[in-house]
Amino acid sequence: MSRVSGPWPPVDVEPPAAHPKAPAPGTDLGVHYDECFGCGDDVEAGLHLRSTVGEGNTVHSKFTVTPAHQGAPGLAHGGLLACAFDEALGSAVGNLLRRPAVTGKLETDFRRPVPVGSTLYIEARLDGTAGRKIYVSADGRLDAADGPIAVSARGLFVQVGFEHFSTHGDPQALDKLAEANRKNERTRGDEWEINP
Ligand SMILES: CCCCCCCCCCCCCCCC(=O)SCCNC(=O)CCNC(=O)[C@H](O)C(C)(C)COP(=O)(O)OP(=O)(O)OC[C@H]1O[C@@H](n2cnc3c(N)ncnc32)[C@H](O)[C@@H]1OP(=O)(O)O
Repeated sequence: MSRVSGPWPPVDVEPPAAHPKAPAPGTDLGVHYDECFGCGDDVEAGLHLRSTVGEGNTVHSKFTVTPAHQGAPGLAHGGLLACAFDEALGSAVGNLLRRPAVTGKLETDFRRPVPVGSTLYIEARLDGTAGRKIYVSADGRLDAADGPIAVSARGLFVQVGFEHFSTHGDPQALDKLAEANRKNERTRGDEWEINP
C-alpha cells in the first residue's frame, strides 16, 4: 500500500498569512493550558511538549518519550505520538494565525519506531487556509533537528468561535485559557486576548 494519501492540501487554499501579532521566530511559546495533556506542566504523565516559533510559518516542538508513553516495551505508543503531533500542529495554528480552532482530521504516518528515551524534533508548518479550514503538516525527526524522519502528520483544523470551548467543555474554559495566556504574557510580553 502506498504511503501517499493524495495531494496536500486537498483543496485550493490561500497561502498562510501569519497574524500581524504572531510571535516572532525564536519565541518560546510556553504552555497554553497547565492541564493540557500535550504541553501542561500539571499533567505528570503528559507529553510536556515545548515549542518555539521557527522561520516561515513553522513551529518547532520537542517531545521526549518516557516510560509513561510506552505501547510495546521500550517503544512509544502510536496514539501518544499522534497526540504530540496534534499539539504541535495546533500550536502552529493557534500561535501563528491566532485563530481559535480544533482538530477536524489528523493523519499520521509512522515510519520508524520511536524508543523510550528518544526525543522527537517536530517541525509543524502552515500549508494554507480555505475559509474556516486550516491545513497543516509536520515531520518528526529522531533525536536531532536533522535526524531521520520517524513520524509525519497532516491535519485539518477548523476555526471555531471561542464559545466552542465553554459550551462543549468547561464553562470556565475561557477564564482558564485567559489565565494561561496572562502567564505567557508575563514570560514573553504577549498581548492577545482570549475573552472576546
Ligand atoms: C487565538 C487563540 C488561540 C489560543 C491557543 C494557542 C495555542 C493553542 C495550542 C493548541 C494545541 C492543542 C491542539 C489540540 C487540538 C485538539 O485536540 S481539539 C480536540 C479534538 N477535536 C474536536 O474535538 C473537534 C470536534 N468536532 C467539532 O467540534 C466539529 O465537527 C467541527 C470540527 C468544529 C466542525 O463542525 P462545524 O463547525 O459544524 O463545521 P462543518 O461545517 O462541519 O465543517 C467546516 C468545514 O470543515 C470541513 N470538515 C470538518 N471536519 C472535517 C473532516 N474530518 N474532514 C474533512 N473536512 C472536514 C467541512 O466539510 C466544512 O467544509 P466546507 O463545507 O466549509 O468546505
